[in-house]
Amino acid sequence: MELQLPSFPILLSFFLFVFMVVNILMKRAKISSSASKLPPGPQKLPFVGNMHQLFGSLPHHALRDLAKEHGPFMYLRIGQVPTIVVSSPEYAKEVMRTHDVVFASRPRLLSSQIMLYDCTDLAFAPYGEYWRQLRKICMQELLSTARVQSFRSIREEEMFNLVEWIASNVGSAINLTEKIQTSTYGITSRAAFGKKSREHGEFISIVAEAVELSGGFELADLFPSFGFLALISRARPKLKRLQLRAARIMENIIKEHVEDGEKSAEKSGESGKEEDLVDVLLKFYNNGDLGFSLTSDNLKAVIWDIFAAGSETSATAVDWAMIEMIRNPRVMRKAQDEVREVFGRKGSVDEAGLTDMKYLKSVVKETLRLHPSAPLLLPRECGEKCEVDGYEIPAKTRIIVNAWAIGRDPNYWTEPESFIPERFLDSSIDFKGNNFEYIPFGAGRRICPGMSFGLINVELPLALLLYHFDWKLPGGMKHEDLDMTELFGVTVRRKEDLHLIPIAFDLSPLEKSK
Ligand code: HEM
Repeated sequence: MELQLPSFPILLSFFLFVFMVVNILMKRAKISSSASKLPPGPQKLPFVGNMHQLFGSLPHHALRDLAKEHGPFMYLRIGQVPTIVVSSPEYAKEVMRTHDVVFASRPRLLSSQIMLYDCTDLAFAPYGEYWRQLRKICMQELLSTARVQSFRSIREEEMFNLVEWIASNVGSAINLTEKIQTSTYGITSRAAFGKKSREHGEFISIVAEAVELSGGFELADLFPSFGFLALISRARPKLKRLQLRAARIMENIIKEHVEDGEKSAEKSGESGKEEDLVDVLLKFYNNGDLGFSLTSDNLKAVIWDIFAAGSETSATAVDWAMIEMIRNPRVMRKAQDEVREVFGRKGSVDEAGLTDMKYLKSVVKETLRLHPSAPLLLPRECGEKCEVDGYEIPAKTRIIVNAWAIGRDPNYWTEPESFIPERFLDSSIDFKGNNFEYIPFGAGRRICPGMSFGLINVELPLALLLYHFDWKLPGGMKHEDLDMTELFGVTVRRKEDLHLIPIAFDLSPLEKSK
């Protein structure tokens, strides 16, 4: 009997069918064997466009909503990027203390590659020897308590100018957001460069634009294996242009410092002027003697960090504090009473008085709880395969810590959505990264090195604004009408600028200091 072989199309269909079944079975096996190890969460978050379309709302809000469904240690795949979102103090502690070394790196984002000279600043440098050396310089030389103290007269002078300007506008509506920003950038600029650069205004606007482009959810960042996306990204030419403009300004600043240094060397002596941050950095410029040398690109990356991280964060915090106090007149009155009592008793308005202002300090803490300047901190990256709470975290997984959601966790905070500075009055909770329910400056190895510089730049302007003036909203606007919509970037500020009418309370210290 002759055996009849099936025809070619039938054979092909059969093999295809077998291939598909085997494939499906293998995939299921793969998923089930790894799913039991990976934390729970929607396995894939389809990427459909820009960040707002991706999340449907602001990322820190949307990620909190997702975490309510999937838990505080949630696994997402955003585009191609495996991502863990941490939304509870317990898991924050796992990531930033127990396994801090493993999670101490940063992902290489398109914006930091372009703006920060291939991530050679401090904030986006990968964890390793270069970062360690730079961090040491920052902690010991650039942002030490003594250095921050040495800029006291700069702060007081800039603040005096701000108050004087407001005093000349009492009774009229002013854009307080803008003025606070200019003054804060003024302080950082003078501390970093010795003076405001000629292009001060331009530098501020470059930073503001770059911050908006640096949210970390750029298409190219979410599909890293498609290298061409980085080349065709719409953000790329914008970032390139910003980088060139910023480079020109920073090169001028460096050049002036080098020339000044040469002139004072020629006179073989001290220049007599207070050392600024660029002077300190220049000691490491192409200088092997100190065991660590910085190129001119490295210098620019670090200068950018200080100027951007140092100003935007503090200015945003002052803005949120003023908005919350306008919305909560009881808090505003109590803070004013304290500030007026302390400064009134001292007979002058100065930085030393701030230590006595317990309530004002609680206002600042409460502001940073509800409005951490960087609600998702800065992204981290898992350096090597690691196990957390029985879950396996593969190397290169991106870690997002939702500090904003943690600061509003009802398991830790009563009335978490309300602005109640009193909660900090008799509490030992501080900013230093030991209380994982409160991490506006982050925690662990990557904790913000500019904390004391930042805090003084928030407390001093607030004390002065509250001491010298009463404040009201323009055009009969009620505080309930204030639009609290946020604008997302590396830092999150309010979408609308704050316009207020200052009413003079006591301007006599201004007269005395003239
Ligand atoms: C209210 C003011 C400030 C707030 C709320 C703030 C917040 C933060 C946060 C959340 C981080 C990320 C921490 C982490 O990943 O765990 C950070 C890092 C950083 N901050 Fe600040 N910051 C402030 C002021 C400053 C100032 C004044 C400077 C410098 C002049 C500064 C320089 C930096 C740098 C360089 C990093 C990166 C550190 C690293 O990766 O090693 N910050 N900051």
